[in-house]
Amino acid sequence: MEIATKDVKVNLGGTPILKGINTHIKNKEFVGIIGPNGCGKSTFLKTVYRVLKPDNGCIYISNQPLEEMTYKETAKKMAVVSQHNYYNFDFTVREMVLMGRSPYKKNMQRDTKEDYDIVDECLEKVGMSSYINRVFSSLSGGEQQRIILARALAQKTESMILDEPTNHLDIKYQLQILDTVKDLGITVISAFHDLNIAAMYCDKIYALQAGEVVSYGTPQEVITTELIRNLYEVESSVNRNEDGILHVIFHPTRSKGESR
Ligand SMILES: Nc1ncnc2c1ncn2[C@@H]1O[C@H](COP(=O)(O)OP(=O)(O)OP(=O)(O)O)[C@@H](O)[C@H]1O
Repeated sequence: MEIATKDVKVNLGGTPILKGINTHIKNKEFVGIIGPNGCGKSTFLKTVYRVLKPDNGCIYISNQPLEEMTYKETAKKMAVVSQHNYYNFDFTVREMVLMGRSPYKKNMQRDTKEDYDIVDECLEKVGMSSYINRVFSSLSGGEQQRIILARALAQKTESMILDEPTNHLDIKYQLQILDTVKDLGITVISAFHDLNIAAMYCDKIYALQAGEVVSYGTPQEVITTELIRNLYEVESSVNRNEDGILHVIFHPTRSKGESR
């Protein structure tokens, strides 16, 4: 499934936050969005997953304008894992993951055996089967994030939007979540702060700065010493290991000899 944005502009509180974003994410591509705090990554993703409405421009899913689709249709095509998951109700893990099936249901339609089987399968994929009867709000931040991924998996969509999905996770689960999503072989757009992780998973990367795309290409093309200096005002060395995997080493910001 392709996702494209054409000249997407978003103003928030009277300030232009996105200033005309053009993107083209091909079928089954894993695409990263990088850039400094406040550059507009979340705003862009929220616009793609319809929490925000663009003030200008259009978003297309497989050439169909998003605004022509119902929210239910969109939810059958696109699942979201974001970094903010606040729930005030005491849902169990099973109930949380079952919510992923709601786009496929009519009003008041009961859950089926297929729904329960999908919940079991998705919890197993994120290594959380034994938590099925726990109350969601009693889980740690990282455990909650894995349940939110299971809910997204239960939506059985052809694309997934990830807004810094590994925020709460230790390195094992960061890699597990991204491996799980990568193995789905679906279209993915994900915001990243960690450039090394972005380089490991992304086919293509868009770099944003102050609401504009300043670089686009493969991780090797985009993640360079110059770009890191321009975006983050940090000096770095960008190397490639013998497997061709790119890795960034950041240099201390204090000058040599400076006292701690
Ligand atoms: N409702 C709002 N009203 C005014 N400004 C807003 C609003 N929501 C977000 N912004 C501003 O829009 C800018 C972009 O925010 P956004 O969350 O998209 O950045 P980001 O790149 O995801 O940042 P981070 O890496 O810190 O998560 C920020 O300067 C933020 O303060």
